[in-house]
Amino acid sequence: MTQPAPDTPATPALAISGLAKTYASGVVALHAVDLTVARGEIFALLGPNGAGKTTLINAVCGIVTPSGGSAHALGHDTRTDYRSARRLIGLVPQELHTDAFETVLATVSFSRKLFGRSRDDAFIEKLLRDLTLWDKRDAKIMELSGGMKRRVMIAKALSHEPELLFLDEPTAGVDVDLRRDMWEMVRGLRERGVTIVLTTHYIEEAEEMADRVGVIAKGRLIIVEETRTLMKKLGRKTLTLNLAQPLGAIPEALANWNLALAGDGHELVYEFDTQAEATGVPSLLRAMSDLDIGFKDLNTKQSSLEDIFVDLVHESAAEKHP
Ligand SMILES: Nc1ncnc2c1ncn2[C@@H]1O[C@H](COP(=O)(O)OP(=O)(O)OP(=O)(O)O)[C@@H](O)[C@H]1O
Repeated sequence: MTQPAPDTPATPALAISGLAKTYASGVVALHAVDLTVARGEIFALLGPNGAGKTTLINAVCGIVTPSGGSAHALGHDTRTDYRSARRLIGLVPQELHTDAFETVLATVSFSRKLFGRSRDDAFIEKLLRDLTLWDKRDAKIMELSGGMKRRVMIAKALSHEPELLFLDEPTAGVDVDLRRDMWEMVRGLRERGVTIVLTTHYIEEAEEMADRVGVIAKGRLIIVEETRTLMKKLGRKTLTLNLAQPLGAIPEALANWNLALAGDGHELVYEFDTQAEATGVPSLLRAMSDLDIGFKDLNTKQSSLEDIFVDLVHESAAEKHP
């Protein structure tokens, strides 16, 4: 892929092309992933356990060596121009690993230096205050609670004022306060034009924060959509009616509704969009009553993230092998 010159406004924050990773064990964690994230965007990578989210982030940040393809951070090749790329990147990893014997202030100040930034005590103080770590600045990392350690990881990732921030499952296992602070921080960073790529299992998080969502499954980026569009898909519900008498086929008069028969004709299944102005449920029930189709019971089910994944995986498989 041809890259615009580094650090011009046209340069995407992140440009990934054919990025692949096969671990030594033979596990193919990433199959030639392509992805471009614009500057200032908040992009959520959504996917089930083991989908390849962490591998993708780690391959961009130089923690995992890709087996193929390339990644550019603000125009800098993350392999051939690693140092320039890495100093523009902040990473809050999923696992906490930081020097247990160092103090909070020392470890965060050191991180800034590590990425070539000149000392700025006022900046570090503000950062620690924003993350409610200032009172703990002289505490050793090992003396901190899990939540505080996570705050330290965030402070470290932001210490060198990165332009592209990766948050790997930022809210997994954190308390309500930290979750709220985290989102406030993300909003603040966005206002300053920082690009954010985060991974999550929670669709609500993506919905609230992200401009676009990428769904990753089995190492393939199977869909990249504006969050609004994906939420529309998520807004589907199914109504299942247990019929009094089985039907052999869907009557012609009900052709306007998106219906399917299940359970040997004993169940009529209607899939509808909960976000549409009219769901079509009352009119369907009226039409059934006109046709004398009775039902014994009914239930509704909201499509879950799991269903969406399954649907998307099937759709993408069908596109490839029609
Ligand atoms: N160091 C490793 N060696 C071998 N296989 C690995 C290694 N790290 C990850 N994997 C495998 O690669 C695949 C992708 O893992 P990855 O951690 O990237 O997924 P993930 O989407 O981040 O999952 P989670 O949501 O559980 O964090 C999985 O099958 C995992 O077992």
